[in-house]
Amino acid sequence: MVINASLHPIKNQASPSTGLTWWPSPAKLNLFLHINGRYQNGYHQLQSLFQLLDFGDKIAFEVNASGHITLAQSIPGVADQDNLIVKAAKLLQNHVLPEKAKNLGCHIHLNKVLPMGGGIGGGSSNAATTLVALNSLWKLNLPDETLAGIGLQLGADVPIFIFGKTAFAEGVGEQLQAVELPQKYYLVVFPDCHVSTAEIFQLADLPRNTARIEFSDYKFDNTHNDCQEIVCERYPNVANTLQWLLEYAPSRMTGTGACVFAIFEQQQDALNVQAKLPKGSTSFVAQGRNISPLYAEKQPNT
Ligand SMILES: C[C@@](CO)(OP(=O)(O)O)[C@H](O)COP(=O)(O)OP(=O)(O)OC[C@H]1O[C@@H](n2ccc(N)nc2=O)[C@H](O)[C@@H]1O
Ligand SMILES: Nc1ncnc2c1ncn2[C@@H]1O[C@H](COP(=O)(O)OP(=O)(O)O)[C@@H](O)[C@H]1O
Repeated sequence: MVINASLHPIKNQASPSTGLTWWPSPAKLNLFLHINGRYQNGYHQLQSLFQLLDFGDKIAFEVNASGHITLAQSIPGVADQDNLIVKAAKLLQNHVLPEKAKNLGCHIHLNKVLPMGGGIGGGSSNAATTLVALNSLWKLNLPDETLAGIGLQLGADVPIFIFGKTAFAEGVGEQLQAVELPQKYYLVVFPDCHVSTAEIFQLADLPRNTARIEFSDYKFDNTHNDCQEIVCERYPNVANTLQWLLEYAPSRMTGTGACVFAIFEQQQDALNVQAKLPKGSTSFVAQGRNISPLYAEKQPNT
């Protein structure tokens, strides 16, 4: 299955049929992921290169004064109260005075295309888009640093999507330095299995001692993903998909999996390889973006 969800065509535009304004919620790739050590709280000390993509989910927000957060569509397998969109909206409500929060409500529509548990940050991106959009629509005027701090409570990957720029990341992924990368094309393949981030980080034999690098020394070829080998050992679908892609282009797993990506200079080359994927594969072709589609144009309703 080829997923079609480029964020260009309807970016920040009200749909004539529904009147809803859709906010982009883009995916990311980890072009590399090095584990340098572990903090006392068990979290891993990372270095990574977050590449934002022009591709992802879309979310629309109908604000009201009910004080309630409701979803127009549930995600199968995710209870509404566990949905990161709902959690983000509630954390934002809790951040303002109770007197004001009781009048901040929203009915939220989600157009979900990104595979979950894929290492492409869909849930974190949904949370970030919710924080950015509701901060604007509820006229809270909180600075991005405050939104990133709220987002970090939901996941280590939320701050990058609020930051909104392709970035070299350190710490648990919250120390971000914007970088300009050539805007290449990526064929991203979902190997039809879900990898739990928590599961991979708990494994005793996960490598955790890669030497720190300076970003000025970065080249794709002199970096790697410390989770890739251990995930490939446990998930043959990931190993097979990666092996397949490597026949065509430089390729790697993103995050803690399961998605793998191959890098191309030309969109057509990526599309040609996508057309050769085994029948039934789930995939998309996206372009790397230095600025998130969430910020690429003037935001609506501000
Ligand atoms: C490692 C990355 C790279 O992008 O993997 P992906 O999830 O994208 O695959 C992310 O930073 C993940 O971020 P996110 O998916 O938001 O993770 P969280 O919900 O914060 O954490 C899930 C679990 O992973 C572990 N964890 C997460 C991040 C980290 N730096 N060290 C950890 O040990 C913790 O056990 C935590 O309970
Ligand atoms: N709005 C959401 N979108 C995606 N996943 C969500 C959402 N809300 C909660 N989740 C949960 O978060 C988990 C991680 O999702 P996701 O961020 O897509 O994966 P990853 O961290 O591997 O990139 C999912 O398996 C799902 O249970």
